[in-house]
Amino acid sequence: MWCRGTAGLARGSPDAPGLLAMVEAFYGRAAAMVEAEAAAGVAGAQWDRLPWVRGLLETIRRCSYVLEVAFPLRRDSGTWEVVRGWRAQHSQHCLPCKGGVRFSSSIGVDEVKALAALMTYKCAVVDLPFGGAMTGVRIDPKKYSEHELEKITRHFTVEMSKKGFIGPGIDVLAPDVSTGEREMSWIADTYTHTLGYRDINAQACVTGKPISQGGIHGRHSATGRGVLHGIENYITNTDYMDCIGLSPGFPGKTFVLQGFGKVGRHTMKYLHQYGARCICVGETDGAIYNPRGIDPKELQDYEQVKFSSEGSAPCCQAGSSGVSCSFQSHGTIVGFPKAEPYDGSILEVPCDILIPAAIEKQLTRENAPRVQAKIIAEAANGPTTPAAHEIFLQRNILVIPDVYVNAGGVTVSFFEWLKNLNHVSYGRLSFKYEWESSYYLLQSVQHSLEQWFGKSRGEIPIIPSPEFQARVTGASEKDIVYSGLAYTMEQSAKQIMAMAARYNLGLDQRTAAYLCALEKVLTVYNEAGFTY
Ligand SMILES: NC(=O)C1=CN([C@@H]2O[C@H](COP(=O)(O)OP(=O)(O)OC[C@H]3O[C@@H](n4cnc5c(N)ncnc54)[C@H](O)[C@@H]3O)[C@@H](O)[C@H]2O)C=CC1
Ligand SMILES: O=C(O)CCC(=O)C(=O)O
Repeated sequence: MWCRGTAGLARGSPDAPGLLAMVEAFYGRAAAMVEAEAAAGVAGAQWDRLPWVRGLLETIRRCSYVLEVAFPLRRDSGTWEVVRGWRAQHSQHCLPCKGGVRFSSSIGVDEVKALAALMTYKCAVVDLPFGGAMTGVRIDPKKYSEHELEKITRHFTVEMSKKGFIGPGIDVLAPDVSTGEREMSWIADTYTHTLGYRDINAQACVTGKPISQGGIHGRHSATGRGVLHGIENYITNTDYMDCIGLSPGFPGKTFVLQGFGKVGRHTMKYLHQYGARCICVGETDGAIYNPRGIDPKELQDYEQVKFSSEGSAPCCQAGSSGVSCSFQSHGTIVGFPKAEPYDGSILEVPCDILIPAAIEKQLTRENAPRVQAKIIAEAANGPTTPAAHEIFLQRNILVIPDVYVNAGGVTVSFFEWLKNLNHVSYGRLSFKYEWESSYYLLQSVQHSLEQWFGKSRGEIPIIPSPEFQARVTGASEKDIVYSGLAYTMEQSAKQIMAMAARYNLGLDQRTAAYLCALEKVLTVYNEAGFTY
């Protein structure tokens, strides 16, 4: 296997691109390769396919629709302000569109468009029948009470409904930074009681809901679990590990985590369970370090205890809605007694695996030369700039790209959406039947053996192994979800690796993943047609 990736993605460009420019640069590289292949393929063709392919590639690159919303909010204090937000539907090659809802004071229309484009490519990478979308509401959620956040969320939902930017067959929302089950519950409730009132599938307008609102077991932890499988598919691959000089497998590997939010904490939990050791965690208000390892459960307990003993987190108290908040960004990891405070840049701490799980543009031209990890797993969306991407390729660092490794969240969102459309939870119709079938199978094996060998020494016992016993008697919706997720991540890893081999891309898994996405979206347009 050829190890080093090809360079040239961001040569000469300053490394302060916006997120949109970043995503377009990554897309542009893959598109140029597809174009070259298409051009090569036209020799002898009856008509020139190159303009057609170029037209398609440009269509795919651009964001199809953006809704900008501005509405007034009466604060608890009696003052008024205007809240702004956007919903972008990047691609409608498949419907519905799918993507998260982010509350952030630094979000703007271009970030929303970029995140929506990433969703298109991500859904294609993991074979989900969705176009990409994203919502950004420009607020700092820490500065609003729960009541104010509820008003903002419900008002925004109504605005999106009026304009066709939410609905089970049009556009399906989900949690992202600073939103969780609570907000998804408000969205579902608002939609089902307004525009979706006559639609039996209305609940499917949003995923990441609490179970009582049609949510699915395992969505909470899905992105983190997907990150685990994403890394697992590479770290157990001896070719890739030989390339970067790392022994295969998780046990004994060290990792550093940036962002202890919904994605980060579950990623930490699973990597720890699989034998890796977290030595450093960084948050907005500080970082902690312990070379012997930080226990994820102890850290979470500490953060929550500290959080509730301070008791000053208005937007995170279980409030009037009765729904507990799923993001605890008002807690802190700082002061965790089983680790030291860490003052340096956590992204530069020596480790085997670095996991940015916070926000975009954390790994840049400036710090990439000092990163000391062998693997970077992009749990966050867009954490690596094009210049940093290139530096990592040159330094033989394996980057497992966002459009693949953090796709566990949207994959389980897909399962939730299907559950809502089916109006029945996974396994409800089949668990008992399967359990009984397994029981009869064991019984018939026993009878056959007894008939063949006779019963002179008594009945031949058939003893189910503990794993078999657990599987047939203890199966749950979560088991089905987890197995579907693991399968999805495995299949997509194989596709990306095969694409990397086909284009001789070495460690450049991002370009390989974009190529996978592009090929699939192109096929949809090729077969459906793309213009009138
Ligand atoms: N929630 C989901 O299902 C998915 C989320 N993602 C991406 O994962 C990332 C994290 O999302 P969530 O965990 O959902 O958000 P979250 O809001 O639950 O957690 C983000 C955490 O990162 C911390 N943070 C922010 N800036 C930081 C910085 N500069 N340094 C250290 N920590 C920082 C925040 O304090 C917060 O604790 C985002 O990029 C998001 O787009 C990707 C796929 C799915
Ligand atoms: O579950 C979803 O639809 C979106 C999850 C998400 O925010 C993402 O994949 O970036």
